[in-house]
Amino acid sequence: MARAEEAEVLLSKRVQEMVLDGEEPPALYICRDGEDTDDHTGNSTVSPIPVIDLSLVLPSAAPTDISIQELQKLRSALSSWGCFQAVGHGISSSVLDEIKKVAKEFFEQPLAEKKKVAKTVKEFEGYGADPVPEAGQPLDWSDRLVLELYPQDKRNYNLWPEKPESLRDTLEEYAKEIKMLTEVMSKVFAKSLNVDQNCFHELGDQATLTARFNYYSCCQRPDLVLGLKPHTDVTAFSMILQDEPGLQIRKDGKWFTVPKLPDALIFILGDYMEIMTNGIFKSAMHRVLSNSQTERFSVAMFYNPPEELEIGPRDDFVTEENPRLFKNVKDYVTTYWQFYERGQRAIHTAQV
Ligand SMILES: O=C(O)CCC(=O)C(=O)O
Ligand SMILES: [Fe+2]
Repeated sequence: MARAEEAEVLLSKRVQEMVLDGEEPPALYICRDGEDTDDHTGNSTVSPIPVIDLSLVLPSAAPTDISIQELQKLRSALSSWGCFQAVGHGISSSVLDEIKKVAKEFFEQPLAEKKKVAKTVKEFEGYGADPVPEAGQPLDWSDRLVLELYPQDKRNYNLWPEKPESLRDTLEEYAKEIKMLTEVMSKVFAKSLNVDQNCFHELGDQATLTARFNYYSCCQRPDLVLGLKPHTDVTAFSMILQDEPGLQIRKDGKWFTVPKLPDALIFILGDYMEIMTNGIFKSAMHRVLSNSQTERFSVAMFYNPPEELEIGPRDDFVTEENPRLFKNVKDYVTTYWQFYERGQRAIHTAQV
């Protein structure tokens, strides 16, 4: 069988099914040499991944010495790591617990129930796996459910699962809260850079928000597979809720595990934000490890400028000391996916 056909056959069977059937990872999933156990979280109990208290930097916060310091810390996190863990974001524990609960309940259902909202291997939205990667690229040891949320006319309610019954209302509520937070955060990011708060004006009403529920089954050979291959997101920024650790961020040639922090939202900047800030903010490379003992759930929300817009560096960030690094790009998403399927970054295609 040709490789692409073989991958399609594999992808039409979910990872969860293979695990239930007690199968070893097939060759197309193998991407590690069994020795790479690098994790530079270190033995210290304190992770170097920055934690930011958003209650100190939101536009409503009073400008005190502490809030100014927190804003500087945010800027530094986004310029060096391209990510941070956010606490004090204002979304209640009960809303966060509910969305994590429905994510878990959805994946715990029998396969037949989940397949009611299945996608084909070529589509993005629905239940399944990422589209088939190009030859030579490994498959991810995970299952996912992708749903478009905003603008509202992009919603395909026929792909919103009917079970668990609370999923629809819970997602609706979470989407609304995240949408409000994203609009505020675009302003906070601008504020941290000392520019007009509407600097990222594309990230307004027409911006798109997509949800991706991820399920990482246990794997008896976590030394051979990855839950998710190393990648940067195409987004302006992504917000991730995790139940267990497993997500790692690449910095200075090392992988750092994002620790479990109750109620924290993990913010990860994507390629669009790196382009808009002319490289001042970084798009963070990340991946997800497999685990032989614990399954893992996460809910990722992706926030993007509208696809039809041309996106380029803001004038504020193009100066004599910091010359223009990126062109204006249109439909960068398409280019991004072409490279993603080859296991490569696309951002060089936007460089001048
Ligand atoms: O599951 C996670 O923590 C990360 C998910 C992710 O990076 C993605 O869906 O792009
Ligand atoms: Fe990602």
